[in-house]
Amino acid sequence: MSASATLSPMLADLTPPPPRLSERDSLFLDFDGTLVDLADNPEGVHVSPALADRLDALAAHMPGRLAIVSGRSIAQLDALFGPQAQHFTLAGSHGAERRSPEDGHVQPDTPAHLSLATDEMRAIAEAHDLYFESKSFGAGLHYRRKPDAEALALREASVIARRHGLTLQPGKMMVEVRLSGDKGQAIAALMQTAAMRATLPIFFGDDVTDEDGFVTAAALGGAGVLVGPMRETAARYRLPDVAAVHQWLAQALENA
Ligand SMILES: O=P(O)(O)OC[C@H]1O[C@H](O[C@H]2O[C@H](CO)[C@@H](O)[C@H](O)[C@H]2O)[C@H](O)[C@@H](O)[C@@H]1O
Repeated sequence: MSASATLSPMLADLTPPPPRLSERDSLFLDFDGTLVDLADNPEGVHVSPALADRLDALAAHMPGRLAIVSGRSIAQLDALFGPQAQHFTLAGSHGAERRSPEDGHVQPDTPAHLSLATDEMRAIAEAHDLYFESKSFGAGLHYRRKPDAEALALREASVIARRHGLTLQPGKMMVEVRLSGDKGQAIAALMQTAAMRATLPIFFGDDVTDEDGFVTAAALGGAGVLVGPMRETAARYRLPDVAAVHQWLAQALENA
């Protein structure tokens, strides 16, 4: 039985997006789970030269209109992509910061309570043998290698977020406390830049945090592309996995 046959009628499967980008489109791509497969910890992923070159070539066809939109910070994306990151528009830290050719790096001030919260998150990680991730505008506890610690991680992070007035951000086998913002807001802000204004946003993402981006993409006349198994979603299209995203990018480049 196919996966789609097991879904309720309300959750009819979505078709893949046509592998074509026109001058009227802007392309927004989530990173983890969309461009790269998930790994045991945040440092376990790397960007292959083939992927970086393909994105670079696509970006050359659509100047200022190819963006990576990630929960990772822009500093982390710079480290992962190397110098090629300068060729892409970026939104990092779940939309709290962004960088475009037009506006440069737009980022919030770092409040003092963020470093207190970061210290508390680190202490929880050390006490319970969880992987700690320090980010520019947040801090994460990863329990992928210790799934039984999920409830504890969520509970502790929630207490820390409340104490310091931060946003609690659950993710895939991780939980984060962070400054506010979301991917929908980031896409809406980037769509105001001269390169993207009057274009249609197409946003690829896998996580529930990407749903804000799907909603904004649709509201601005474009579409979301869910990467992964079918679920309730605001996306219009679906691709099954990261490999299918790479194939789609290759075809879109061929058709450009
Ligand atoms: O918005 P994204 O680009 O999808 O980033 C979301 C989070 O991704 C990273 O965590 C996830 O990927 C890790 C590496 O594969 C994996 O070990 C972890 O379990 C996943 O949750 C990243 O570490 C986070 O900072 C991002 O917020």
